[in-house]
Amino acid sequence: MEPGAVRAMMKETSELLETIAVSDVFPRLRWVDWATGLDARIKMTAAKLDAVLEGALQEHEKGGGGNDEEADDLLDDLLSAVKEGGAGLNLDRTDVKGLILDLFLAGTDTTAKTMEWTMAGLVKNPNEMEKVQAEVRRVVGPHGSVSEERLGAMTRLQAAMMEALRLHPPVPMLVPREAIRDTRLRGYDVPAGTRVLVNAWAIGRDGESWGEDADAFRPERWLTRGGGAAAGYGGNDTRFIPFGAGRRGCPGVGFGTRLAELALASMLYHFDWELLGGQDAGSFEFVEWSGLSAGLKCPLTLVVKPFRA
Ligand code: HEM
Repeated sequence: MEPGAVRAMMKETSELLETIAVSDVFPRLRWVDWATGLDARIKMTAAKLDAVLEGALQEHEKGGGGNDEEADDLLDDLLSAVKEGGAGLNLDRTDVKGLILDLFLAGTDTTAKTMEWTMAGLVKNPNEMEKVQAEVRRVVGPHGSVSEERLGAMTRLQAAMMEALRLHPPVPMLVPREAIRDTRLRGYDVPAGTRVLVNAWAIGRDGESWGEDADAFRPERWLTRGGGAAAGYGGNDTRFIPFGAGRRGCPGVGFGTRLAELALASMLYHFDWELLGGQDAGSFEFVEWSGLSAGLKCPLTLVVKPFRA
């Protein structure tokens, strides 16, 4: 699969997902989406998506997935599950396309934004950056390389990432829910069938839950006295739900957080980072931008210097 094709596919699909359809807000005005051409655009993008995914499937089926020398990848495994069944799976090619699309749409931008906001928080707070880098370099040792097994000991890094996710959850409004029965919540009546949006962004900045400095990037708040990160991502603490909660909570939480921690730890171990042109970190403002996943208005551009122990 051409990298350019995947990027174009992601861009078009993200743009569509960010578009507010009139029928989403006023279901009876379904015809407006047809009249404005939105329906046609959706159909066209779906056909393009299918063509890119079909191409990837065929390449792998022919054994030309570009990694003949390497071990099978996820797509190879899914395709053999289609062919051979097993493990109680009853997958067809359409299921495989859906799964791959899910991974791309739900897993790439969100993980990248998590890393970007963590780096932004650390660059803007050089003291925190120093502490996290000291920890990563101590855990890895002078001439090592970062590995997954060592991440558990990097509690300051975990705390910095949690703090970034508290302040800038990449999916700020989670996935919409629908009330399945008439409900009364904190004095509000929510009739059955109402679409309910949960604002994880606002919950993460609520002064009652997080104190007066709720808007400040302060990773310390996640560290217990023993030095470990105090809360998990499971959604049990309803003040912190960047991965949602309950049955429809993010199934990629373990994979996404490990991946982001691993990449961040490597970046922080091997390099030192600062703002362009010696800009003052304290007065530098990072502005949020809405989108399919909430990121920085201007991409984070940093100067990188190799670190030698
Ligand atoms: C740090 C990165 C990530 C963040 C912040 C994130 C966040 C979220 C959130 C907030 C939801 C909605 C949960 C809810 O409404 O309760 C969600 C759903 C989902 N996520 Fe993630 N996610 C991340 C990474 C991933 C990865 C790496 C994958 C796949 C490998 C993934 C796959 C999914 C899927 C498939 C859903 C839909 C689940 C459903 O509707 O049942 N996510 N994610």
